[in-house]
This record gives sequence, C-alpha cells and structure tokens, in this order.
Amino acid sequence: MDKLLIRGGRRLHGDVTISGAKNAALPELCAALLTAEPVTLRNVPRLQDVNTTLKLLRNMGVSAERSEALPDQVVLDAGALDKPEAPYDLVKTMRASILVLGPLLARFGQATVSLPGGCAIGSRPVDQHIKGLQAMGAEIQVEHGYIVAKAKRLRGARITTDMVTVTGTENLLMAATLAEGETVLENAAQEPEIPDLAEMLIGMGARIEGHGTSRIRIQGVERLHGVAHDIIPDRIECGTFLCAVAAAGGDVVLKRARADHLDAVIEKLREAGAVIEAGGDSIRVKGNGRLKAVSFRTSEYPAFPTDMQAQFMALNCVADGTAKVTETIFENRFMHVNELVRLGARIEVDGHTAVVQGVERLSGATVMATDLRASASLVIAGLVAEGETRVDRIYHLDRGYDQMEAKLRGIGADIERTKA
Ligand SMILES: CC(=O)N[C@H]1[C@@H](OP(=O)(O)OP(=O)(O)OC[C@H]2O[C@@H](n3ccc(=O)[nH]c3=O)[C@H](O)[C@@H]2O)O[C@H](CO)[C@@H](O)[C@@H]1O
Ligand SMILES: C=C(OP(=O)(O)O)C(=O)O
Repeated sequence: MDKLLIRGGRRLHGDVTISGAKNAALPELCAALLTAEPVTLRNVPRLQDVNTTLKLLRNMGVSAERSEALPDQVVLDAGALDKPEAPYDLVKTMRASILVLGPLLARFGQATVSLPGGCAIGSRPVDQHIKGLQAMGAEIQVEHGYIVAKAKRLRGARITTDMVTVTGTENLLMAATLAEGETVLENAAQEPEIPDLAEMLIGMGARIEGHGTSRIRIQGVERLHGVAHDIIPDRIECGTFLCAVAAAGGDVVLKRARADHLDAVIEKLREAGAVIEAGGDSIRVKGNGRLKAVSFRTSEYPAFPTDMQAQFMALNCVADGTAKVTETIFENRFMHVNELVRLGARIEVDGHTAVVQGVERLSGATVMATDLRASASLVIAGLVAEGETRVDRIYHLDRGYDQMEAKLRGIGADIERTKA
C-alpha cells in the first residue's frame, strides 16, 4: 500500500497549477446521463473518484473515455445506456455515486442505486435526495440496501430540503431539468460547484434560474443535448496549497485559481499573518515567520468550508496562540486530531469544537490518513515537522487530489511516494 514520506522544514517556492474541481467533475460526469448525445468535459482532474465514476458509468453501458491526445478531457456518450443501475461494489468506495440517481430517473424513468452507507466523517444519509424525488412523483422503495426508484415522467414540484445539502441540490437540479413543469428548490446549496453544474446543464438546453442563490427555479424540457464544458478550478485543492505555503513558509503562485471562491479561507489566512495577493486567475501566497492561531467555524458556502477544516487546523498547530475550531457540518470530522497529536500537536476536542494550542515545532512520526482532507492535513503537518513523517493509507488522498506529491515536489518540498 502506498505511503508518503516527507522530510519537513523546506520552504516552498515556485508555481503550481490547480486542477479541475473534484466536486464539480463528479456531478458533471453524471449529468452526461441526461442526454443521448456526446458530452465533453474539459479540465477533468486525475483522481481516483473520477476513475470510479467513469467505471460506474461504463458499467451502465455509457462510453466514457479520457482523450489520449488531451488527457484532461473526457468524452461521454450515454446514447446506448442499457442498465440504469449502480451496484454496491462500485458505490461503496465513493459516496458521490448517489449523483446518478436523479439523472437516471429523469431520463429512463427508473433507477436502482445502492445506498452509499456510512463513512469516516459521519453517517451522511441521503433522505433529502429521496424526499425531493418523491415530491416530484417518483415511487421509491429501499430494499436489500438499494434505492429502487420509478417514475413515468417526473413532475415539477416546490421542494424545501431540511438542511442545505450539496449533492442533494445537484441530484434534484439534474432531475428537474427533464421533469414536466416548474421545480423550485428552496434552501438550495450555493457552493460554486452548483452554478458550474447549472451552467453546464444550461449549455445542454436546460432552463434554470437562480443558481448560486438559495432558490433555484427550473422549467423542465423534453430533452437535453450534448455540450462541451470546462470544469471550474478546485477551490479545496487551492485552499490546501494556500495553507501548506502559509505554514511551511515561502512564496508560491497558484495558477488557474479562483480567489473569489475562497473568500472565507483567504480572510482567515490573512488574519493569521499570511500575505495573499489575488490576481485575475491566480493567487500568490507568501508565508514568512510564525503565524498567529486563528479560530473559525465551518458552515455552508460562502462561510468557511468543512473541506478546509483539517488543513487549517494543521496550520494552527504550529501557530502562536490558541484557536477554537468548530465543525458544524459533519458529526465526526476530527479524525485527524489524534494523528496530529502524534506529531506533537496540542489539541483537545470537546464535542464539535477542537481547541488547538499552537506549539513551536512538530516532530515527524508515522501517521495514518483516515479520510481525504485528514490526509491533506497530515501532509501539511509533515511539511513543517522536524525530521521524517510517514503518512500511511494515502488511498484517501488519491481519491481527491491530482498528483499532490508531484505538485509539492515541484515547489521544493521533500516528499516521495513509497511502498514501505
Ligand atoms: C461530492 C461532493 O460534492 N461532496 C461534498 C458535499 O458532500 P454531500 O453533498 O454528501 O454533503 P451534504 O451537503 O449533503 O451534507 C451536509 C449535511 O447534511 C446531512 N444530510 C445530507 C443529505 C441528506 O439527504 N440528509 C442529511 O442529513 C449530511 O449528513 C451533512 O451533515 O458537500 C459537503 C459539505 O460541503 C462536502 O464536505 C463534500 O466534499
Ligand atoms: C468529503 C469530501 O468528499 P466526498 O463527499 O466525496 O466524500 C471532500 O471532498 O472533502
């Protein structure tokens, strides 16, 4: 099993190109199910989750290939789909597989999708996806671990989800594009990946207004057509590199980055003492000297993202002072704490809050990645720790970061992938 070996203490210099967003790529690959015409996605990141999604779509009879000449491009064709099913074996490694449910039901009138099950950061139910599709007229049974959904044709409805849900909003948005009449999604998620998906759907002929706000209106159409769409840059990958440079020190330009998608994180980094200069499609970050510990609370966009909580906590571990980190989205997203403590961090967890008392230095050790962003926080901690840090179980990292260690090596980090 692959591990990362990091020798800490190097400052980071140079530039890094940010990849396409995982959380936009996954729903957008699934959106290709909504049409019988070819769909081209550009700026598709090279991630395990993308590979899993392509495998899932191929298993249904969709042709889904990366272009050999242009490897960041994927061409999908769901014209010959013959099996509207997502089996457990493919779904279990990736919760975002639930995103095939809305499109399959809307275009084929039926879908059988395995329930995704729990995962390390929390129980993550999909009741709101089901409730929304039922409001659109779907008959849904949950049997033998599968969601079995049927609808002759979905019909528009007004749907208010109990909480803000990102993939829930995406599933219902995709389903509504082919429903009969108007759908209004209230309490919709506003994460940048939602307007990106909506723009792609509009390019396919969908009629959508209000995306990027908490009320999205969709007028259903009879059919959608093919499109070529560019995926937005990954704001979480970008935020991860911002934290890494701020913590390790140095001067790095992140290219193909969207500062306007990261306002809350950039504000906190500036409060900590990092220098951040936002350009048109790049961000320059300079870290010089010890940062100040900064408290924050995760919440829905545009507030501080839960997907950046672990990485910013790593930075707080070596900052001056004490910070309170409150997680409000997932009930079990502090799994990195015990591993950071193994590196010498001082952190106490009380319910949804972790109190981090900054220390002068961390010391390298062997640690274990427990989920995707936890892995990234351990990499950041390894970059600032004295001596060698070995991060085990990095298949979590590979799920959502495109060649992270190569990108870090490119800016001067001493990091390598090993088998031992
Ligand atoms: C592929 C993708 O885009 N993943 C992101 C998406 O996950 P995902 O879409 O799974 O997360 P949600 O926004 O749905 O979850 C928010 C909260 O609502 C709860 N909930 C959600 C749906 C539901 O039917 N019932 C329910 O109770 C969840 O358990 C969680 O506590 O948004 C999360 C929150 O920004 C991010 O951390 C993930 O990176
Ligand atoms: C939690 C995450 O992803 P997923 O929803 O795909 O598990 C994440 O990207 O941090």
